[in-house]
Amino acid sequence: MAELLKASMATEDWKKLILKTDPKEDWHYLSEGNANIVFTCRKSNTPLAGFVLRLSKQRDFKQQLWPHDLATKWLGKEYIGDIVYPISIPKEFSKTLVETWDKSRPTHRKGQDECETELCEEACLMYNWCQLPMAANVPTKPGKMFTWEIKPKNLFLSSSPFIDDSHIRKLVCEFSRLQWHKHKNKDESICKHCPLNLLFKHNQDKTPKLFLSELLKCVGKQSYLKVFAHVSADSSIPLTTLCEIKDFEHTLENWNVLLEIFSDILQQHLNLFVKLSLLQKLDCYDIEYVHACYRHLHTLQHGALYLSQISLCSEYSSSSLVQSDNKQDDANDEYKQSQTIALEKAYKQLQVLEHKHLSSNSQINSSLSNNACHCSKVESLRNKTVAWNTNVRHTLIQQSVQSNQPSELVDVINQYMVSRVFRDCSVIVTFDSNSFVFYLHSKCSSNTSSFLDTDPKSYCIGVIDLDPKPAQRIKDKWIDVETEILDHYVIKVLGSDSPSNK
Ligand SMILES: O=P(O)(O)O[C@@H]1[C@@H](OP(=O)(O)O)[C@H](OP(=O)(O)O)[C@H](O)[C@H](OP(=O)(O)O)[C@H]1OP(=O)(O)O
Ligand SMILES: Nc1ncnc2c1ncn2[C@@H]1O[C@H](COP(=O)(O)OP(=O)(O)OP(=O)(O)O)[C@@H](O)[C@H]1O
Repeated sequence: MAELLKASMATEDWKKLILKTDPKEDWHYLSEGNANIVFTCRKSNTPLAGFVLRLSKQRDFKQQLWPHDLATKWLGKEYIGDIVYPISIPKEFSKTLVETWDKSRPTHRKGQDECETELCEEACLMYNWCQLPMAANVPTKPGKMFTWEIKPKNLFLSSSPFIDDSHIRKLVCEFSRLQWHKHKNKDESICKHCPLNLLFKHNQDKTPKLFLSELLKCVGKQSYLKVFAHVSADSSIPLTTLCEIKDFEHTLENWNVLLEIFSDILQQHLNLFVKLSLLQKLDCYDIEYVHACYRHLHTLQHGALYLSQISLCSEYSSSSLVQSDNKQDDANDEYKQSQTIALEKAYKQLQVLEHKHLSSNSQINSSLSNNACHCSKVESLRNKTVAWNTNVRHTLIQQSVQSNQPSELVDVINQYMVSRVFRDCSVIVTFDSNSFVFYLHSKCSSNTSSFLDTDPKSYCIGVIDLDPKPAQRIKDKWIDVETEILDHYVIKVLGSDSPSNK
């Protein structure tokens, strides 16, 4: 019944359904990041149970759905799920919701601002990956269900033609470099494992399990891995709520078995990670070149117009370039059209990348192994004087930027912006550990890996957090971070002089 209702419901009906609930009683705080707070509905027998309510902390935020659409087209709907947007939620409702759960919120996620509880009025409902597909609206058994979440950041090495092959950016993945940069003063939480290893299938040393056990050391300190247990909130009610576990090695019985299950599920879906890595590889030219394109567009006579075609850009969205209402509508149409074009172009580029990938090697894994990251062999790079000629690189970049048409520069920036979305997304898995007991017992004696294929009801896997980033971050954050990383990494980790002086 709930499923039927769902299919035919308009955004306004969803809103009515939300407003019929009691913000103090009917919702449960699930989790949050920098930009969004997420709640699940505690009521069963409502279509809301199939979704999470995601409230944006940016007050004037307008969700752009094209990264979501691109992901659906490229990865498949089964990994992305439905979204209902925009749903306008009265400020009072979301304020009560957030205040009710104030104690559950981590301090570092709360804003400094007194008015932080005033969230953006446009909220969205997203497919709830904390439930099994067949179990929507059916209470789950506490103690046996778990939701694990992993951020597969930076699954690629730079391939920019402007960077020498011996450059650190082509040898050591950005994940490792970023770790050293962000956690340089608190070494205990550095994760010394490379996410690229998630892409290897056959090499026993590089299974997801190894990657996960490294990530586990950072649980609670970093947000690359989250684990939630489905617990019973009240023994008289057959409903479960989710409880994030920070120290699960000590809290959970059989955590080793759970790790095994999660790692086996990831192993079954390595192709999802390969596809995500290609989305991330849309960063074909690296931040230095993208920053140069962005700066160059600013200097052009009609620069603002070109910049407004960056479909993830808020600084220059078309609406800010026109005055009258009619023109505003035209501009919005143009903006939407530029998003569609950007999506098509990104999709075509993905097909080219995939073809390159597959044609160079029939085996995706062997092609990746040629491209392996050197982060675990930092010792061998230490004290090697690598003559990266920064001046030559900058000259080449400037020449290329000036010889390209503005529309080509817009395409480069657009694709970079998409790659940033997928470099920051998360893969979320919910499983019923009961269903895996037989599988784990018999794993050693026979080849039962097909169990995961034949019984998909025992787990689900999806991709979340596909919000676009504002293009201003190119100049306000990413270029500076990269420069700092290079200097820090080279001096502190490799122990040689900063190559940026060479
Ligand atoms: O800068 P990074 O690579 O550390 O990524 C930020 C993430 O840090 P992480 O390293 O994953 O812990 C950061 O994640 P956390 O808040 O640390 O969980 C955000 O995802 C941030 O994006 P936004 O500001 O929410 O749009 C992310 O910022 P963007 O770089 O994607 O803009
Ligand atoms: N569709 C979903 N189903 C289940 N849980 C979800 C869903 N979307 C988000 N969550 C939970 O809420 C948390 C915060 O959501 P999300 O990552 O989208 O926030 P964010 O502010 O955009 O994060 P970041 O700081 O990484 O940008 C997630 O880490 C996840 O635990």
